[in-house]
Amino acid sequence: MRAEGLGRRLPATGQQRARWVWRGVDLTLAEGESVAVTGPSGTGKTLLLRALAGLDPVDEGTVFLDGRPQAAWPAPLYRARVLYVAQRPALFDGTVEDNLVRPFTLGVRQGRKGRDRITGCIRGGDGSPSGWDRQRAVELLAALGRDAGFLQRPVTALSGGEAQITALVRALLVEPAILLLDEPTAPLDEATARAAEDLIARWRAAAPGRACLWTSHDRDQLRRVADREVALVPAEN
Ligand SMILES: Nc1ncnc2c1ncn2[C@@H]1O[C@H](COP(=O)(O)OP(=O)(O)OP(=O)(O)O)[C@@H](O)[C@H]1O
Repeated sequence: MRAEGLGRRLPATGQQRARWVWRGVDLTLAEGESVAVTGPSGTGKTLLLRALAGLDPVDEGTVFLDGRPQAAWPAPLYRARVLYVAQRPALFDGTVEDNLVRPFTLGVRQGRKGRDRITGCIRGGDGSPSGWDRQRAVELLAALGRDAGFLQRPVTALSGGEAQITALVRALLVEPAILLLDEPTAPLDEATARAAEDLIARWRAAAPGRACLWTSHDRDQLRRVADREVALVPAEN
């Protein structure tokens, strides 16, 4: 993934004039890399990761994936390949399992032999959404200290850490090419955070080319998980 000359401008509000958050951001995430994006609170790390994920607009510049501009990708396909894990997970009402199955009902999955394709909402022989692997979900949850019964928990009754576990497992099940991790372990206790780091490392090692961007205010964590660091510099206004 490559970003060239990215800029994000926030409109004027009652109290504040319109302003650039960042400008002229050039970033390359090579295949297989893990890169830390650093900067003090409010520098715009979240806005940058969301822009790279195609969830937020940019006002200048272009993001390329496999040499192709983001705008030229079908959005669902792009989002299955480049997946953003938010600081505050967005879950919808239902059980943990409902949330984990959801991406597999949206009609996008990765094709074999490196060729992506969009499918309809295919159902497997047992009537389940194609690509949904419940056993794999149970394994990932177990690695984060949760048993299979966790799948039936309503998300409204989850703690912040449990919601983040759900969001992380959901992201890993999709097996994206790129993970954009926005303080992904902030709500987790130390042991679970380390387990999450291990899972992400295993996801990266499981296929060539998988890469990730991390933000975190935990310098020790960034030293453990990132190959290099990119410091985000606020724009002059
Ligand atoms: N939707 C929005 N509308 C207006 N301003 C926003 C919006 N989202 C973020 N901002 C502002 O943009 C700036 C950058 O926010 P962002 O959340 O990207 O920072 P960050 O570097 O991720 O911070 P932190 O390290 O605290 O998570 C902040 O000043 C924030 O108030």
